[in-house]
Amino acid sequence: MFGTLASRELETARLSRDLGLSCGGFEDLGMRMEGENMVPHRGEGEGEQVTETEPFQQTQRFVVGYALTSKKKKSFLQPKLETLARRKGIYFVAIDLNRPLSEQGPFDVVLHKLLGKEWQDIIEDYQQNHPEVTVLDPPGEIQRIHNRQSMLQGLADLNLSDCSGSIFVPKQMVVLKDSASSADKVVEAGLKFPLVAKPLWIDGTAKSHQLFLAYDRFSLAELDPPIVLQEFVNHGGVLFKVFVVGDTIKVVRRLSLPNISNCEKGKVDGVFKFPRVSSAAASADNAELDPSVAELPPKPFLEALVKELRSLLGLRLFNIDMIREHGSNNVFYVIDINYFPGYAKMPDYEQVFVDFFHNMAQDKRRCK
Ligand SMILES: O=P(O)(O)O[C@@H]1[C@@H](OP(=O)(O)O)[C@H](OP(=O)(O)O)[C@H](O)[C@H](OP(=O)(O)O)[C@H]1OP(=O)(O)O
Ligand SMILES: Nc1ncnc2c1ncn2[C@@H]1O[C@H](COP(=O)(O)OP(=O)(O)O)[C@@H](O)[C@H]1O
Ligand SMILES: [Mg+2]
Ligand SMILES: [Mg+2]
Repeated sequence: MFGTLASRELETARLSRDLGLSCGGFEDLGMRMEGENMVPHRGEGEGEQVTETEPFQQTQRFVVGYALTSKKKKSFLQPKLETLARRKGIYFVAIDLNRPLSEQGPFDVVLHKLLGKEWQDIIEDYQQNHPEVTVLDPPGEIQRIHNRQSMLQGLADLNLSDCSGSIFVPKQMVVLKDSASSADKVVEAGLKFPLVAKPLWIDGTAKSHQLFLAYDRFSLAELDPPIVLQEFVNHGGVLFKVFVVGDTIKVVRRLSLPNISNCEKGKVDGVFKFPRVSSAAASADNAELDPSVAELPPKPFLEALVKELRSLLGLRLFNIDMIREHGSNNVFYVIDINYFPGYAKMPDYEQVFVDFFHNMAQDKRRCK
């Protein structure tokens, strides 16, 4: 038993190196919608350079008020983003949380990721009084994905316009209290061990990302509800993080947990803590991967999925964690959705966001 745990910890420590995607195929996924057409997002020097005659540049500022944690501000609001944005007349202005929001601005956009009911009330009230301001994103919709049960609701029923892949969510159930007595319910619900135990609520703390693997029904008593118990899906140790910024989609590969063999399922019992594999730092070491595991999800499939998700979730800034069932022909499972995730880890995120706000500014001017 101890031998298994030690080797598993070693293995996961090795695996928690991230798998960056500097390989060519990934760049191909930088894209956005123009009308019905998918077009590459435009970068500086690709026909969208700012000229002296651009009217928006000369006469109008587009102001993005932001309310972010200091950690998020540091990772997201980097000098390169601010510089590129300024060239397009886009300015980021900090919202002062000690002053009424309605006395600040004027803002064209409010960009926010803060927790708590008080902030939710402030931003909802502000949106009601300032319908002309785009709030990214509506707090009610964000709240829905802070609960790991409601987060995945509706996903398995999506009607996708592309059939090059299919989408599922792992079988799961919620345990609100007394995890010891949940064992019978787990069996009744037909859930198969091992199960991933995830804190039900995502509240920005490290604890809400502390996950466990439970190999047998007796080990469930060791878990601390409220939790979600989710079937572990073998996926070859590779996870796809699909970043969404409005109409733009970018996907990166990360190392994840290795497959669990039937032999291991039979021999191992107990509960194991596992490291936060999905948010590890980038590394480009993908040489040893089996191509059938590492191959990115088909582009048309991702486009169709994200289109549906944007409308189901009512969000514009999010990412999804997706895994491909091992040995399957593009059978994917969505296991996690994150609001305003670590975009700094998305290649070229600065240009993607500048384009996103620039398009918004142009749409706003057109509507005037
Ligand atoms: O801190 P980062 O940059 O790793 O970003 C976290 C995300 O990592 P990712 O970008 O998906 O690799 C992270 O994604 P995962 O849950 O690790 O898949 C969350 O979005 C996290 O926010 P929260 O704690 O759920 O509110 C994100 O944390 P915040 O930056 O929002 O605090
Ligand atoms: N059902 C599952 N099957 C296999 N691996 C999983 C499953 N759920 C989570 N994982 C692994 O655990 C990691 C963290 O789980 P996730 O649901 O993304 O939580 P978090 O919000 O903390 O990132 C995933 O990135 C993946 O590596
Ligand atoms: Mg995750
Ligand atoms: Mg998450």
